[in-house]
Amino acid sequence: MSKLRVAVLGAKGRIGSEAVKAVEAAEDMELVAALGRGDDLETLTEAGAQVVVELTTPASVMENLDFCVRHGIHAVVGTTGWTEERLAQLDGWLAASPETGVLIAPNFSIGAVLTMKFAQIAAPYFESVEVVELHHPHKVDAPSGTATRTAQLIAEARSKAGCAPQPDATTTALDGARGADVGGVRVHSVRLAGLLAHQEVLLGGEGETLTVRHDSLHHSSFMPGVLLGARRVTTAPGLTFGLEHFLDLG
Ligand SMILES: NC(=O)C1=CN([C@@H]2O[C@H](COP(=O)(O)OP(=O)(O)OC[C@H]3O[C@@H](n4cnc5c(N)ncnc54)[C@H](O)[C@@H]3O)[C@@H](O)[C@H]2O)C=CC1
Ligand SMILES: O=C(O)C1=N[C@H](C(=O)O)C[C@H](O)C1
Repeated sequence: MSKLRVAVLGAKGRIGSEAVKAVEAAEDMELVAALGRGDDLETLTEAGAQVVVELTTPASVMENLDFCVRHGIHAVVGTTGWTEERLAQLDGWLAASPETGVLIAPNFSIGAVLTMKFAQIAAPYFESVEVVELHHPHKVDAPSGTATRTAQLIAEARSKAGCAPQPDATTTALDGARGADVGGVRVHSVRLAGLLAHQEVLLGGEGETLTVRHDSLHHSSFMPGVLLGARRVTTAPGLTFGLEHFLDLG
């Protein structure tokens, strides 16, 4: 059987360099291009890439995806910075290239995907839910894509269940003291040397708390998800948001 022809964008970055190694080591894949900032995207078509793994920056991702979708190259995207406007723009590009698939995965690690699922299940059963994400200090965005998605899923689950707004008597606070508000869910971002990527979802109710915590201790934690995404995206036309859809978690 022929190997899947995969290219990595952001190949010299923290996660991109790990993805290059993972694709090279995968028996069913061939790494056909490894591009960094300033490299010519035409290399992707010249190399016959079938799937691009996009691990660059929020400032670069849209231009790269525009190119990929226009050329019918499937994409697996880990880069953050997704807004409703960006998703709508991408949907428009995909409508014009209906056979192309794009997976956007706020987090490729299986544990993080499960954390989001567990939080979504637990959220309606507690009065209070807050998210704390903790990352290395080189990260350019806050809150993390994972925390934003987690908070959105929590907010959706609580709204669907008809939950009351969370109790919070704060009337005076320093700017930022209560974190960011994502759909009514507070999200706190810690940046600390020595960390990689971590998240806690804190849930509180009458006389009890539940904490759901996940720790990525090495960039290798993201690689099974990257490879799974590359294998599945070729048969999933259109936009898939979240690796859970390829894990049959719903
Ligand atoms: N979804 C997930 O599981 C994960 C997502 N990420 C996300 O991936 C992104 C990258 O993270 P890091 O590797 O930590 O950042 P990084 O800064 O180490 O790497 C980004 C790389 O992309 C390169 N780059 C920038 N523009 C480019 C372009 N137009 N074409 C090709 N390369 C370009 C940069 O020169 C740099 O080498 C961030 O948005 C981060 O949040 C990171 C880890 C896991
Ligand atoms: O920048 C990172 O490192 C990470 N980014 C992603 C995010 O913003 O959620 C995924 C993971 O947390 C690592």
